[in-house]
Amino acid sequence: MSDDKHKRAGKYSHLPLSTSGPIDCAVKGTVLLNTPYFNRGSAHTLEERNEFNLTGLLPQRVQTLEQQVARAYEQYSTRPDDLAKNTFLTSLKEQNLVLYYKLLQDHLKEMFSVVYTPTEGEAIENFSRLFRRPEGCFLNIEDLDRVSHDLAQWGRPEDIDYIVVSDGEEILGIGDQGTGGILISVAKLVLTTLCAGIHPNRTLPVVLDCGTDNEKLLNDDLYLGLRQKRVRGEKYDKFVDNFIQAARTLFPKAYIHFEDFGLSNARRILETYRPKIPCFNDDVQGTGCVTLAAVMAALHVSKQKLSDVKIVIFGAGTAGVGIADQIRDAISDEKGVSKEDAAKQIWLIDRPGLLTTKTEGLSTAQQLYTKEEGEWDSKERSLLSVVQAVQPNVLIGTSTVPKAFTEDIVRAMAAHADRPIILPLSNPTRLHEAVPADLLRWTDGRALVATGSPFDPVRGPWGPDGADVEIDVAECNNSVVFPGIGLGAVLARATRVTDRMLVAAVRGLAALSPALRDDPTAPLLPGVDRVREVSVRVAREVVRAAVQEGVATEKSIPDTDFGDEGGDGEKARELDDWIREQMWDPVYRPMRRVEPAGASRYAKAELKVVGSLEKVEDKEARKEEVVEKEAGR
Ligand SMILES: NC(=O)C1=CN([C@@H]2O[C@H](COP(=O)(O)OP(=O)(O)OC[C@H]3O[C@@H](n4cnc5c(N)ncnc54)[C@H](O)[C@@H]3O)[C@@H](O)[C@H]2O)C=CC1
Ligand SMILES: CC(=O)C(=O)O
Ligand SMILES: [Mg+2]
Repeated sequence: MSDDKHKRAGKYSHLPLSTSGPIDCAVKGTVLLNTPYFNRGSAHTLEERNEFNLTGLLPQRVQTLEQQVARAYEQYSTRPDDLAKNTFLTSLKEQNLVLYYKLLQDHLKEMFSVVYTPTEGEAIENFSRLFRRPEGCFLNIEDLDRVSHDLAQWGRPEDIDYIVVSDGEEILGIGDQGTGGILISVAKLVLTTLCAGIHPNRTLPVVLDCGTDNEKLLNDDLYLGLRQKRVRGEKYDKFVDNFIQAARTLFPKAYIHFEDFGLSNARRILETYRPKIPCFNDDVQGTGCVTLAAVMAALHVSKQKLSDVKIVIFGAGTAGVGIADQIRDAISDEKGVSKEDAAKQIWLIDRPGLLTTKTEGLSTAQQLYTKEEGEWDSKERSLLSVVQAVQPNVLIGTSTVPKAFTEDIVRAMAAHADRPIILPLSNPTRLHEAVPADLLRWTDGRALVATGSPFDPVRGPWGPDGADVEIDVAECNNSVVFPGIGLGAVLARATRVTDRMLVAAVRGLAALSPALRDDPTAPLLPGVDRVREVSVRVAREVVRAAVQEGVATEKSIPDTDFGDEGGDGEKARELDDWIREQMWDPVYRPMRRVEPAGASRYAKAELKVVGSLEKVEDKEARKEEVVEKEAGR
């Protein structure tokens, strides 16, 4: 599809974010080669070498992108472990963006877990030891008045479509990582480009450095962030607000994605800003959407309805309550009952056990799910007791407690549920509440399983007449859905991300579940090999919902007034083409030389190459440093 897009004269190539056609470039020589967005290394054609002053800077042989990928893969393969592979990929990204994304795209299944969870978690833990070059914007809570200035280093008003921001407090299940949290913003943005074609030069990773409560980091001389306890309260809120206001002023079109904020802040911040700006919390909403889609696919297999099942969620934090809310809203829609009534089908368990009306210190969001204390007077509130008493059909883990779903618990659940739906979602892999092989073994292959990090398929004697079968286990991670939601919101230039847009995203994702094929070994969610297809479908639904909700401001959106025709209708195809045209692909497009003066209207992009600019001493060369951004041409 993407090759076709670049060959044909795109019907939509006039679009502001169109990604077909030539790329204008106002830099040359070593500056160009040091700019990952332009550098093609050995793949620069002879014409480009002449035109952009590259002769003498490259070996003579001109290679194809495919040859470069083969070489890079060979180098990657010699790295001794996943963390070293992750570091290798980071340096490749700093050299040649197209090659980096093409390598990832061609080896997606193998490399996904290296650039994302679990290996990215390791890279984040080792941030201060592995640090080579800054990859995003570092804001300092002790410098509240400089927030706008520091953010402005990263581009001009039209430049940024997508910001991921983290305060580093609750990273990927490994807790407080302070300023190392920049790398979760970076990694989530890599996925937006890889999975949804968000333009890599139009994104901005940000970390809000508020200090850290991680003693190991505080005692580490090499730690690169503020070496002080986390600042909380009014000053923290002011910092977040300064960031939001500055981002809105500097990049008024940008969609803001919150990632891995701590429990006490994640939802509060989301609720403060959601009614005002296009923002999204991945741990609350992304996790809620992907998990609901997995549950819906599993219910298709178990031939049940959402309104008939009972759900236990173990770990009632940011992700757990986000999931509960998404499922509750879907039940309320399906049954036509209030949210309070729908919440009766969901039981939340946290450190004190089952959350009841007497449990102290609960947030408003958790309180909606509390059960009457009286009903539980004489009962144990442990996970096992709750499972025995409630007899749930669905069990979800977002607790970071490894092996919490014990054999006793799983067998107790399977005693009542024909097809127990069990989703251990805690990351990284070592913190999963159970591993798929155990869940399937304890339930004689009846469990419908999806996990937060990737697992290999499980073999067992669960086919007809005890034949061995291999069951594919879906990765139920917000990464399946947040890129498509972001793509839809960015392309629609949505002014808000509404509940209806999220419901639409779930519908789009659920429609692509392999489990709908009625193959008993199929995973509940589409795998990474289909990420782009998933993102287009999710984005399609999000754009349509944004239009229906009246929050879409982009003028070029094609007609979205069509039924749920599964992608076959002409209007649906047209909308999909409009989306695809604006998705960035890792291909070498023709380069067009523009003079720096003529390119002045593209000057807004110059700061994107700040890393390479620093290397240029020569004043004359500095004049050449104006770099075009293809979007906004
Ligand atoms: N698969 C996915 O897409 C996602 C997975 N996650 C994972 O979910 C986990 C939780 O993440 P967040 O919700 O952001 O963290 P959080 O800190 O907000 O929530 C964790 C909750 O588990 C509770 N908990 C801890 N120990 C417990 C115990 N022994 N018994 C019962 N409850 C216990 C905590 O009190 C807290 O309420 C992490 O491992 C994270 O990586 C988070 C977001 C998305
Ligand atoms: C997947 C994700 O967002 C998390 O574990 O925090
Ligand atoms: Mg997260």
